[in-house]
Amino acid sequence: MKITVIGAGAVGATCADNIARKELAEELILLDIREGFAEGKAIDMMQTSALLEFDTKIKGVTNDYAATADSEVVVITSGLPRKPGMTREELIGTNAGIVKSVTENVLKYSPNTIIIVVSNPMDTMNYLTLKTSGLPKNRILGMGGALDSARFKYYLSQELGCSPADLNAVVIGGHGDTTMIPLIKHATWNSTPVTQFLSEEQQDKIVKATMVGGATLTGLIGTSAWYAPGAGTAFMVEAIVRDQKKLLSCGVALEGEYGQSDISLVVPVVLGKNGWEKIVDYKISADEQATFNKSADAVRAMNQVLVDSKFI
Ligand SMILES: NC(=O)C1=CN([C@@H]2O[C@H](COP(=O)(O)OP(=O)(O)OC[C@H]3O[C@@H](n4cnc5c(N)ncnc54)[C@H](O)[C@@H]3O)[C@@H](O)[C@H]2O)C=CC1
Ligand SMILES: O=C([O-])CC(=O)C(=O)O
Repeated sequence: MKITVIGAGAVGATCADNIARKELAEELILLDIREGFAEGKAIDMMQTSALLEFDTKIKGVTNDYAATADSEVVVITSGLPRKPGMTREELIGTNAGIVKSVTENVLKYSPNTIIIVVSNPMDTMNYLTLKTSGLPKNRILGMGGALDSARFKYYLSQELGCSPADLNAVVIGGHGDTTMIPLIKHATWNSTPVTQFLSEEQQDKIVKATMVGGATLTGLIGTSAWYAPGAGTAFMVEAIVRDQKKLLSCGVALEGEYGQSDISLVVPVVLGKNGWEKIVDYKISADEQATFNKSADAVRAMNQVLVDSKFI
């Protein structure tokens, strides 16, 4: 198994670190445009292998796509992160060019790979990859729901005083401060609806905190988060390479599912060796569907920027 992570920055390196610790691949390529940067991070990580006891061989390269040849999964994290006060959407101008050229280079050497897009604004970057790569739709996934659902579980666990591992809670919609939809009415604490234990006020607080989870961390840290994003991405990689058939929300192409078409949005999917294998219909309520449609409108407006700027 060979996996490539593009972008050796905060998220890419953390994702690579998680992949190595879990030994998800024999060979892991870390690629960055910055001279020597990925090489350095790869050597640093390899020097943990004697301590952490993993056998994955990590190799860092500077823009050498030949080294990524025949990767089964490629994670794209290259691009600018936001600064405090910015939205993810403000990154579109710079990151669209980066994601498009990276995807073209990746496909020259791994034409049948599975791509996981992390770069922001994720929903639109994933749509760009869908429109330009020519890969089957099941082989293109956006990372957002894995992270946002983990954050949702964190905030729920804080309020409930419980283990996040005992929670089932899912975020769908877009991966944006206003487009995320934490499905609190569907969330359970070991099969019992969390709404039985939380006031309306508490529920509202948890939903709002989840939606701005990334912005809150960006304000605290000065750049966006990486531990949970890196772990969330590696979680998706694991489900794919181990063919786990895990049900988790990911950014995928919708063709009528959840009432939307010609768009990438975050919905529950089954993940396995073929990428996303099935979209699961959660039978959301009319109110939830109306919110989902609003998120779709906002994401579609961003996707239009790709058309107007001739990226697609
Ligand atoms: N989807 C999600 O849930 C999340 C998305 N993100 C996004 O992931 C991206 C990366 O974030 P960080 O790792 O924190 O940023 P970072 O600045 O630490 O790392 C980005 C790396 O990309 C590299 N890069 C830039 N252009 C490149 C190119 N053409 N080819 C190869 N490498 C290139 C840079 O040299 C840098 O090392 C950002 O767009 C951020 O907004 C971050 C967290 C969560
Ligand atoms: O907040 C950001 O810009 C990075 C990101 O997508 C997240 O951490 O959710």
